[in-house]
Amino acid sequence: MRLRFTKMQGLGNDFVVFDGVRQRVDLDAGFARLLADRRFGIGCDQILLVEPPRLPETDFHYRIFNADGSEVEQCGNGARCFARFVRDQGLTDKDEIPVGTAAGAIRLYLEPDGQVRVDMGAPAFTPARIPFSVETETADATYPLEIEDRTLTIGALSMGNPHAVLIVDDVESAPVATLGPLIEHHPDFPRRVNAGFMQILGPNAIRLRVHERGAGETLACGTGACAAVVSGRRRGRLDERVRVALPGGELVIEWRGPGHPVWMTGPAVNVFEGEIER
Ligand SMILES: N[C@@H](CCC[C@H](N)C(=O)O)C(=O)O
Repeated sequence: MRLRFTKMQGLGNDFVVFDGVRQRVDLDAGFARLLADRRFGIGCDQILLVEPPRLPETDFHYRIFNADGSEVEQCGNGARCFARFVRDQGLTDKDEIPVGTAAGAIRLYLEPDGQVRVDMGAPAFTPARIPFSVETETADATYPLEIEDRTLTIGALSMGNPHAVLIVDDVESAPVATLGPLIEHHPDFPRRVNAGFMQILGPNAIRLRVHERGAGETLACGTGACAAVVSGRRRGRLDERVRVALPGGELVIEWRGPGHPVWMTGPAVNVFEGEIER
């Protein structure tokens, strides 16, 4: 069977997107790994699947698979591409699109300037919800994490998916390639974790690199950007509106504080369309 797909990217975090409303797409871990393979497949960090709605008052259901085949709860750059995809494919004519995910409902807004703004929902800090194996939540949501012979200080939270955020002096020289996988697989994170390395430039600007669970370091991570700003605010270091410079470009993240949703604004780009044999 031939499946139609669209290759998309948000700040260089790249996706293979399928319309699972008008065609049947049987996506399992093995097929996801093949699609993501940059030599034997199409190549991408994540595969996104648009499906009919499952939650009340949503128009679509959004499924996400990492390059390693694992199905996950949330993807921020993917959410912006999802909005562009359903509009460009004629699946909706709305500018405000309510979408269900495994982590709950989010709302996507197509802006007149071509950017996409997303209400990512409120972050969660309860360790069991991240999930993170510590007994009690701390006041600023930071925790010591033992890695080999070092004790790191991480901010831990969920943006629907799990994140650990470290503050570094210089993001360029941060040991993302070596420390990222060790944090991802740390036994205190039973479902693994995305690891963000944040350099704070001032109260309204950060630089960020993210080692993503199931994908390695990507050029940008939308939920990672949200998590970094939330963690920076919980530590008293950032204001409400922050520009996040990632290797692939810039996002604007806004968060008023606990109980409020995180807003993410950035681009979503079509790269090409094609067909692949399943
Ligand atoms: N690239 C994404 C996050 C994708 C999922 C993540 N790797 C996970 O396993 O939770 C983003 O833009 O948020």
